[in-house]
Amino acid sequence: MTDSTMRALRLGTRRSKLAMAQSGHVAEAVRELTGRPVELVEITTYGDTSREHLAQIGGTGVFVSALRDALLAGEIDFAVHSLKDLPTAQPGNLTLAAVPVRVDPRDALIARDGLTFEELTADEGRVARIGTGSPRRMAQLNAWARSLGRRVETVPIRGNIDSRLGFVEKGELDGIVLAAAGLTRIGRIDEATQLLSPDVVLPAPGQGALAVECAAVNADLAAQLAELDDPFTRAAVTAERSLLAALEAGCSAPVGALADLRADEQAATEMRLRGVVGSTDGSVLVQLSTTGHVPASPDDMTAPLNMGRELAAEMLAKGAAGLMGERAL
Ligand SMILES: NCc1[nH]cc(CCC(=O)O)c1CC(=O)O
Repeated sequence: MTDSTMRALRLGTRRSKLAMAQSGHVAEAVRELTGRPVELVEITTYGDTSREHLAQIGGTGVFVSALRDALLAGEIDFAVHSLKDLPTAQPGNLTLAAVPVRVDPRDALIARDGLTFEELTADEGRVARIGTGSPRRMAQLNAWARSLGRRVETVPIRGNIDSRLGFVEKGELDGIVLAAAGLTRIGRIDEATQLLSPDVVLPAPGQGALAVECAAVNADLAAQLAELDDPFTRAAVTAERSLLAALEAGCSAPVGALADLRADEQAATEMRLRGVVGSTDGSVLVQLSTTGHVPASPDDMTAPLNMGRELAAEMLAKGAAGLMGERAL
C-alpha cells in the first residue's frame, strides 16, 4: 500500500461546537467507509470572527470561504458545511461529493417557562420579544402573530447556539428561534419548547442537511465520499436551492423552502416543494407550492432544478421580487 492511501485524511472544520459535532459524525462515517484515519483540521472563517449581523455582511458564504480556500490550497482533503450556509452557485473546482441524509429541517422555538408561540403571544399587555437575526424567520414569525391577531417583537441577535440560548436563560428575551438540527447536533434539542410546523414557518433552503465537499481534482476521494450521499436529500435540497438561486437570493434573504419526498414502500416517486418570501414585518407573504417527480437517478437533477425555477417564476409573478431587497436591521 502506498503512502498516500494510508496517510490520514484531513477534514477541515470550523471550531464552533456545532461544526465540530457535524465534522465528528462525518469523520466517523468516512473512517468506516475508507478504513483510513481521519484527522480534524480547525479553520477560522470570517463568519466566526465578525461581530456584524449576518444580514449586513451579506450572509452568503461567510462561513465557507476559508474552508474552500484550504481545500483548493491542498491543506485539507475534504470539508463539511451546513448546507444552508453554502452559496447556491457551485464552483467548478470544488465537488459537492455527498449530501448525507438530512435530519429534522424544522425551526425550533426555545421560550421561557416552556411556552409555545401561541402562549407567548397570548399576553395582550406585553409584546413578546423573540430573538432572531434572520429576515426569513422575522417575516414568518410576524405573519404568524398577525394571523393570531397578535404582535411579536423580533430582536436581531447572532452568535453561536450556546450564546443565543443564553438570552433566554438570562431572561433578556422571551424566546429565540433556532434550527432544530443545530440543537440536536450540540445535544440541546430537549430545550426546544415547540417545533415549528413548516405549514407556518418554512425552514431555510437546505436546513438540516450537510454538504461534504472536496477539490474537483480529487476525483478518487469524491467517488469514495459519494457513498455517504442520500439521493432523496440531494434531490430535495437541489429543488430548494434552485428556488433560492432563481429568486436571486442569498442565505440572508427572507426566503424559506422545503421539499418533502412522498415515499411509498419501495420508492419515492413524488416530491412537493413549498416556498415563501415575505416582508420582514410579516404584512406580506408570498407562499406557493408545486409537485414533481423524484429523479430516477441521483446523477440527473434536472427535475428538481426545474421545480425550483418554475416555483420561483410563479412567486416572482405574485410579487416576490419586491420583497427580496429586505434586510434585517
Ligand atoms: N446560519 C447559521 C446556521 N447554519 C446551520 C445551522 C444549524 C442547522 C442546520 O444544519 O441547518 C445554523 C444555526 C441556526 O440557524 O439555528
